[in-house]
Amino acid sequence: AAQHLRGEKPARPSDELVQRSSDSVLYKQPSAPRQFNLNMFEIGKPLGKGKFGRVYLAKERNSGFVCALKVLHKAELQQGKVEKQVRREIEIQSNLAHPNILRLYGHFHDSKRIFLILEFAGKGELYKHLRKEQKFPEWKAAQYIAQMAAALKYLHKKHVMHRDIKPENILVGIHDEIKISDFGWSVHAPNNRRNTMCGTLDYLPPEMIKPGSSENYYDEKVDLWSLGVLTYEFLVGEAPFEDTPVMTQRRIARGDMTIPSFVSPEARDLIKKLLVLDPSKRLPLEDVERHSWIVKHCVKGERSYNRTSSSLKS
Ligand SMILES: CCc1cccc(CC)c1NC(=O)n1cc2c(c1)/C(=N\C(=O)c1ccc(N3CCN(C)CC3)cc1)N=N2
Repeated sequence: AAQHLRGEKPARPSDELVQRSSDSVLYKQPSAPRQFNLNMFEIGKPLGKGKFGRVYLAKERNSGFVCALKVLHKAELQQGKVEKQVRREIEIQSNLAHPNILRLYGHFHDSKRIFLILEFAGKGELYKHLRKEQKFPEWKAAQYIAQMAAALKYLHKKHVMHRDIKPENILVGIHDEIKISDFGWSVHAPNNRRNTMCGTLDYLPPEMIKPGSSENYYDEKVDLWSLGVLTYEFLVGEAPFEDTPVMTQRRIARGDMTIPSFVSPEARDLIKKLLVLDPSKRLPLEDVERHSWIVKHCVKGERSYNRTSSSLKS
């Protein structure tokens, strides 16, 4: 499937892609060109596809560096009227470096396509893990939320806000760390994602859906609301205001949600402190990170580190 990209013989199956170097290779070597082109990469298996693009496993030939190559077709971006947004996202993403934000190492284009050189997230889409497991155990949800809070703190410090942090835009690395992989323009094919309407609505805070409030007003406190929605969805398996689009809007505007009794009191406390209608009253990220539910599951002690399901049962 990938060789049509290069119009050449398929890579030999024995060509297993090995990570011989850290991402510093792409930057540190003085001779490393800042200019990339398709011939520099050996294309591996397709990893996924979205409305505006496909992503392939790829290896940078001379360093052996493994990455993910995302291919966007200019014509489709034009049709979708998202080129400017893509340029802005590339500009923002290229300047971010955080373990819980998917790296964009570089980009290049040919006459028809734009190529993004992205960090490879070895465990794929968080959305699929959540659907498969239905919901996450509290210790796993707390670790993921702690990582999201750290990523959001980093983004807010750089005055980047409102990353579209629904599960569809989060990938999982090989050490089970999560990575905001937020290219807002790319909407996945409807069959393997919530359809656009619901997905978008579920995570929007009241200040963005209330009629009359200027839609494009939002400050970084919208992320605190979305973090609350994400916490709820990790623990319950569905979003707190999930309903028909009209009802979802109404329930968000009223903060009308119920937290099932199986959710622990600490987790319930955090959710209620994030899903607050008044943005100024939402729990700041510093307080999220030291919230009792997070500390209980993410304390650096070896107990929570080498936690396995067997020890959980004991
Ligand atoms: C073009 C695709 C797209 C459209 C829209 C939004 C997004 C971001 C989520 C994306 N993906 C994107 O940009 N992506 C950037 C990426 C990326 C996607 C990725 N990995 C994977 O997609 C992936 C999928 C499955 C996988 N396996 C599944 C089966 N398991 C047994 C073994 C592991 C392992 C990795 N690494 N960097």
